[in-house]
Amino acid sequence: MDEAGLPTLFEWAGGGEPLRRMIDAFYDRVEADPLLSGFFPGGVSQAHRRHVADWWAEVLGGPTTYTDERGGYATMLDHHRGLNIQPGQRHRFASTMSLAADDADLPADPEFRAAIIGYLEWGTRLAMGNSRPGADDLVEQAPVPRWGWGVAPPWLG
Ligand code: HEM
Repeated sequence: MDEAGLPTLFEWAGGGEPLRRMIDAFYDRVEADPLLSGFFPGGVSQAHRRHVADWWAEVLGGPTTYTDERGGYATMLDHHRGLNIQPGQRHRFASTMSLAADDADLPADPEFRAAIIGYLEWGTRLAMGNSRPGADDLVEQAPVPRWGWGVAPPWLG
């Protein structure tokens, strides 16, 4: 538990397996999406899916595999440099993950989904900024973020 007395978002999601299902559903949609598929020529590899699922698990309060084995924030940053993500692509990315959470039967309570969408809105805007060609003002080192429930935690009685 990261927030006093509350399960982490990772625990609430049901652990790593449901998150991997969400990421798989997401990239299946991305591969068929005219706005997003061009980022992944040849399709989205199993390794990429696994790495991004590890990132999400860590952000939501689960195991720190991405930091321990993948190089953490700096590796994630490197992957977005120069991608030149446009606003319409950012929006499609975020809204597609919301659909993928439905595909994967993640908990659908408003509190959990609001927390996920909050992270997506934040993360995709950072990714878009980090992807500007030639950007020389990026935050180069930071911890992998840990996201929480924010202002709307679950009502546990
Ligand atoms: C919440 C927002 C986002 C998160 C959490 C995220 C997460 C990640 C992570 C962790 C990686 C590296 C995987 C590895 O270690 O192998 C990655 C790579 C990548 N991301 Fe994102 N990303 C986000 C937003 C975006 C957006 C908005 C786009 C494009 C529309 C995008 C496109 C890509 C691409 C193309 C790669 C692979 C680049 C390469 O292999 O060279 N990401 N992402």
